Amino acid sequence: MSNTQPEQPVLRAEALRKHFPVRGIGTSGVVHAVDDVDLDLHAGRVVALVGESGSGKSTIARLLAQLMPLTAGRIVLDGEDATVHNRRAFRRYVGRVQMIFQDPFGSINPIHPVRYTLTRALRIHRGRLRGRELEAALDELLERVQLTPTARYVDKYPHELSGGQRQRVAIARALAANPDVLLADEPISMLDVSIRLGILNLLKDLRDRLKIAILYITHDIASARYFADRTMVMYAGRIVETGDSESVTQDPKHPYTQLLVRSAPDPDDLEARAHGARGEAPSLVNPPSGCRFNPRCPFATELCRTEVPPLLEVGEGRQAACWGYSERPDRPKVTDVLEVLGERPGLDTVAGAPYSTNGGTEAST
Ligand SMILES: Nc1ncnc2c1ncn2[C@@H]1O[C@H](COP(=O)(O)OP(=O)(O)OP(=O)(O)O)[C@@H](O)[C@H]1O
Repeated sequence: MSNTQPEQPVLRAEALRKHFPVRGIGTSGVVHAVDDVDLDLHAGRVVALVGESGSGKSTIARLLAQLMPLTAGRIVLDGEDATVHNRRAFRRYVGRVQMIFQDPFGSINPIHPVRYTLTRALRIHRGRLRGRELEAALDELLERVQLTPTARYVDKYPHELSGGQRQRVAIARALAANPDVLLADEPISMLDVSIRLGILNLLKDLRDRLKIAILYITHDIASARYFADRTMVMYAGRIVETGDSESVTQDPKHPYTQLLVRSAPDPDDLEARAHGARGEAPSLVNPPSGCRFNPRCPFATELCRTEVPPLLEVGEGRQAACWGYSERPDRPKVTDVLEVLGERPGLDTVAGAPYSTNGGTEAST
């Protein structure tokens, strides 16, 4: 672990951009998957990145993991440019920044027992451990992810484990690096609802005890409220709102966040719920000009259709990229989407289970 000052982020992304070239028959263009995203991750804090399918969340995780090159922007680790340009730098980087994937079935090699998977990770990151030293390290990793008694799990094959247990092994493998940052891309969305809370509570424990900085990617804003200190809402490749999770989910400012909260728990169901079927998620090959949400926004004006709104202060530590919060005389009059679209289920209606903030039973695996 590094001695990062609390006010200095461990990992910082500056003006991240990723455009994917696409070629079809007779067409070519670029997918504007991520545009101008700034993001800070602090030791012992969780940031949730929330948005519907295709908004660019996974692309951000893969950029931060440096699994693919940036189109533009910079990645800064402990205040220093950490954009990797060669294999050695990448190896150093993955010793600090580890990723957990959505699918614990796909991310762990099915032909090897847990012992092999974890030993390999330990050897990559901590050198050639052997004998007692290796057994102690394996024990410690399994204990950290609460797979105890460890002897029951260490020689199991992935097919002998439940989805939740497999995700715990994937987390243990990430911990073998002693990382400062975990990038968790939808780590619970493929798991049975009954075991999701257990995995989130495990990640909370790692945040608190190991002071790991966590990026938690999800399309489920209720789980962001339960788990994350801060929440960033993404729409069509851009960040549209940021702030502490409680305020963002209880008093959303951006019309998109308002819709997301009202349509929780499944934002991908947003169109069906947003009465009037105000269009679909925009093409990212030809994104709408101005605010990318404008074709679906009940408040949009000419200003929204022509100029990209910057992230504006909308409260303490809170920002929203919506012209409605600007001083512009031609700004739209933003109220609450509920007033325009009618009553929808609010977050409170759905947040009680399984992400109750005051307790909730933890399933062990
Ligand atoms: N390798 C690629 N080549 C071309 N386009 C891509 C590539 N990877 C992602 N995209 C596009 O970039 C956009 C953002 O995708 P991304 O997977 O980051 O979204 P997401 O919010 O993580 O969605 P989901 O929740 O479904 O994973 C999508 O339009 C997607 O089709």
